Amino acid sequence: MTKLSVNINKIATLRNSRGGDMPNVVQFAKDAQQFGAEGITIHPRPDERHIRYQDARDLKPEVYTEYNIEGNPIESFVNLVLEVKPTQVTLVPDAVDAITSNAGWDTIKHKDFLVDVIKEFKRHGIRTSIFVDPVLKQIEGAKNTGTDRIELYTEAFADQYSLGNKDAIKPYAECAELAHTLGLGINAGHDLSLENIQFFKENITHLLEVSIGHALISESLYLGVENVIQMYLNKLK
Ligand SMILES: CC(=O)[C@@H](O)[C@H](O)COP(=O)(O)O
Ligand SMILES: NCC(=O)COP(=O)(O)O
Repeated sequence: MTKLSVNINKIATLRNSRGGDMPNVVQFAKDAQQFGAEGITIHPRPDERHIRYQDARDLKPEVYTEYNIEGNPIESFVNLVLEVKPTQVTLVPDAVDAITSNAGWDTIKHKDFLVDVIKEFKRHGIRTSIFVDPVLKQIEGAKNTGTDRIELYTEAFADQYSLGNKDAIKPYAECAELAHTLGLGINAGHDLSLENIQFFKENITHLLEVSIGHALISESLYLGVENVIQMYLNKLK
């Protein structure tokens, strides 16, 4: 079974555009779960331009599904995650000024750093996942960090799929097989959408979780949030 984790960064972006509290991100998370979301994902960035550190704290008592916090493990992020204690932390190597995530970890070059930070999260009972490109040696490197899971960075797949290149799934399928053989859990995310999710799911065995935000919120403008969440759940069956 593949769980749908709804990334609510975009709800915070909309709220912040007016400086008030509309839409309310905690209420949105509660509603998304009511509508069938099996997890809530947030990705607080150091400039807090969408989800803020305080949102991460406010969401904690209301997220009764899987709570996934993503981000670059700079000191303030590590402290936040250790305070909030989500179900899962997903480590993403994004630069402070990145518009959105744009690369996976070099798990070989950053092995020692990842080993230390992953050990710390696991010591506090928080499941770990690391964001990686679909490259076999990076999956082997991920195994050596001690992480519980990987999150396959799906932007390249999404781009190519939209151009009709279905072969773009191949490196993802190979990496998922290797990860499973190595005992790593498999998550995926970035630019997944109603258009590409079913094909991705059908071709990636052992896919435990997808986190989806940008497309899901955009699709909801036309189709409604409850309806869109149900559409994803149907495609992930
Ligand atoms: C890791 C990943 O792919 C997502 O968390 C994505 O980075 C969402 O972040 P933004 O909402 O800031 O684009
Ligand atoms: N980890 C990926 C995520 O949370 C959502 O990415 P996107 O759907 O906003 O591209």
